Amino acid sequence: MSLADHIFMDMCRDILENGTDTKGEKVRPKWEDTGESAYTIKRFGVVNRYDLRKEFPALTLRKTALKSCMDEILWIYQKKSNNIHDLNSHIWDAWADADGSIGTCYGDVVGRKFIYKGEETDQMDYVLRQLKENPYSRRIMTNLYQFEYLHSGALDPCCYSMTYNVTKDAAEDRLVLNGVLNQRSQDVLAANNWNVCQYSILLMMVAQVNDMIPGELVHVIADAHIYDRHVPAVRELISRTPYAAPKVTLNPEIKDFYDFTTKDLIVEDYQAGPQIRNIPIAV
Ligand SMILES: Nc1nc(=O)c2c([nH]1)NC[C@@H]1CN(c3ccc(C(=O)N[C@@H](CCC(=O)O)C(=O)O)cc3)CN21
Ligand SMILES: O=c1ccn([C@H]2C[C@H](O)[C@@H](COP(=O)(O)O)O2)c(=O)[nH]1
Repeated sequence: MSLADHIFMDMCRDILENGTDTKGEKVRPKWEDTGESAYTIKRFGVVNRYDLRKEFPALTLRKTALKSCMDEILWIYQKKSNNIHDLNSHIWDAWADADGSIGTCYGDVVGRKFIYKGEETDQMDYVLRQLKENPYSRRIMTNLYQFEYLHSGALDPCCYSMTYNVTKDAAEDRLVLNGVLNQRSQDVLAANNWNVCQYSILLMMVAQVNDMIPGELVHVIADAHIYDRHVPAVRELISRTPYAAPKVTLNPEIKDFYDFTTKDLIVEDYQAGPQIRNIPIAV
C-alpha cells in the first residue's frame, strides 16, 4: 500500500473533520457554469513529507496523469514558457488570452534574466549552477512570487517556491538532493497529487544531472482546501483501497536538464482505482 495514499487520505479526513468552511464569506473563485462563488472547507498549515528513496509518491486511489504533470513542470522550469501552445494538456486553457499567454507568471518569471555576480542568468540556471559549484549552499531556491509581475499574470502562482537542500548518504558516499515546496493555496482533489508528482519529478531530474540521489520532498501548504462541489468525490475516493506504489524512473542517459522530455519518464506497474471524470475546476 503506498505511503502517498495514506498521507492523502489522512489530509482529506483532517480537512473534512477539522477544517473551516468559507461558505457565505467573500471568496475569489467562481464556478464557471453558474458564476456562483466556489466555497471550500480549508485547513491552514499542512505539511507532508515524501521520501523518494522509499517510493515515488503517486496516488493509487486514482491515477495521476504523470506524463501530463511532467509536461507542465517542463513547460515552467525548462521551456520557461507562459504560452499554452507550448503545453500538451488543456489545463491552463481557461486562464489564457487570445494569443495563448497566461501573462507574467510561472515560466515567464522563471526565465526572467537577472545579473548574479556579474553574469546574466535566470532562476533555474542559478539553481543548476549552485548545485554544481556549491552544493552545500543554503541559498539554492526558485521563487515565482514576484510582486511586480503579479498584476499582469493570469493567476498568482500557487506552488511558488522550491528550496533545494543537499545532505549526504554516508553509506553510499553520495549526495542526496531534497526539496521544500512552498505552496500558498492547494485544490486538494484536482491538484494535490498532481503538484506532489510534478515537484518529485523535478527533484529527480535535477538530482540526476548532478549525480545525486533524490531524497525527501517536504510539501508545505498554507491553505489546503476541498471545494464544496468536490466533497462527495473526495469521500468516495478516500474510501477506496490503495495499491502498492508504482515504479517511476528517468532515462539514465540524460545528463543535461534541458534534454529531458516526457518520453524520458518511465512508469511501471501503475495500478490504480477508477478515474474520477470531469472534476469541475473553480476559476
Ligand atoms: N481551482 C483550480 N484548481 C487547480 O488545480 C488549478 C487552478 N484552479 N488553476 C490553474 C491550474 C490548472 N490546474 C489543473 C487543472 C486541471 C487538472 C486536471 O484536470 N487534471 C486531470 C488530468 C489532466 C490530463 O490528463 O492531462 C486529472 O485527472 O488530474 C490538473 C491541474 C491546476 N490549477
Ligand atoms: O498548481 C496549482 C495551481 C492552482 N491550484 C489551485 C489552488 C486554488 O484552488 C486555485 C487558485 O486560487 P487562488 O484564489 O489564487 O488561491 O488553484 C493548485 O492547487 N495547484
